[in-house]
Amino acid sequence: MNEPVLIVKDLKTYFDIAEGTVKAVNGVSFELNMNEALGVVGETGSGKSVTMKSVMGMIKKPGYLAEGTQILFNTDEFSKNGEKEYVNLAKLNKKAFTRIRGKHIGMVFQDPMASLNPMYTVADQMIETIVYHQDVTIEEARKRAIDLLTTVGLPNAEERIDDYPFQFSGGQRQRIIIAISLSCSPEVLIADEPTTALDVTIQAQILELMKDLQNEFNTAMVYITHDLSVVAEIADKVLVMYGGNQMEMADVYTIFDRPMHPYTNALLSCIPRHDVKKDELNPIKGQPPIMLNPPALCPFLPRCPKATERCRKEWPELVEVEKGHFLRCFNPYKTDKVDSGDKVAKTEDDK
Ligand SMILES: Nc1ncnc2c1ncn2[C@@H]1O[C@H](COP(=O)(O)OP(=O)(O)OP(=O)(O)O)[C@@H](O)[C@H]1O
Repeated sequence: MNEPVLIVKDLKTYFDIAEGTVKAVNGVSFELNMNEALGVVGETGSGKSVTMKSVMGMIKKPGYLAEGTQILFNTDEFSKNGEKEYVNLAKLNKKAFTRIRGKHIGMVFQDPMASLNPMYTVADQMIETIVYHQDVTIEEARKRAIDLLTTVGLPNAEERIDDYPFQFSGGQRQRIIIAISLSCSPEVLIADEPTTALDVTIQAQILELMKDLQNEFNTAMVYITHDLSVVAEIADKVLVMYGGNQMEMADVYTIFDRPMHPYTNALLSCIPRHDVKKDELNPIKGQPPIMLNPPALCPFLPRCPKATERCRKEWPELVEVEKGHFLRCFNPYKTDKVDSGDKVAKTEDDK
């Protein structure tokens, strides 16, 4: 049976600071199957990175996961009988997390230099990771490292593995990070804007590489980006975030062809699309929300063209409006395929 490898339920990540509580992530839920790619999109500050750092157990004080958060990861790492079981990563201690991070959940971040130690050769860093997590000799680890570097398209890997990070270009360094992140064959790969620091041609190559490797290694992937065209390339399903909240989630075709949330619509109208004729692009009017002590109302309310009286009074829950299509909105755009009337809470206009 194809059980989801990762189930995130009502993730809430808060930071208590002197001025109050920053609700950086305030209710995100999703499931991820093997070989599935989830794209997470939203403007800057919408909580994309904090969501994924939460999954990776990387939230430091004054940050914390609020009560009720569940991050269920399907793994045999801690089981006594070798069977897979769901472990709630939200409750895992730091030491136990080191058996998950890097081994079962790999990461690729925006700046490859920040993830590599400039003092050590690539061989040192790759071999260390492989030997730490796997029962192999140094010779076997070195061979595996060379194979992986070749797989990610690093020419002359056998010689170059003994070079230091500064001896590589930005694109090559990102390939090395991808090789390291795949070195333990993780079930889940989390990529946070991995191509942003690279120039456009290299961006396209790295994106292509990640797509190929995901298929080859049968990895589930979470790909964070503010770029919807990247999402269209890589994602099977899309989670749209705004102000720390999950606004909408659906398969990639639904999000692009018949988005229901006013924010998703606004995001889409900001990008040029060859399949939609438009004279000009519409930037989203207004300012992004402040997440310090936010009111219990939809964060998009001040910028929303479809806001009603009800939006000014009540918190919209996340509702599954059709199979696999989740929405947090009282007054969405309706599409002919979804009879949202029953499932989306009725608006003032409807009543
Ligand atoms: N250590 C912290 N203390 C207080 N607030 C924090 C902390 N870390 C993150 N935040 C807040 O959490 C919110 C979400 O940040 P996050 O980095 O997840 O956004 P993002 O969507 O990934 O943005 P970007 O695309 O710019 O990376 C922001 O308002 C940020 O200020």
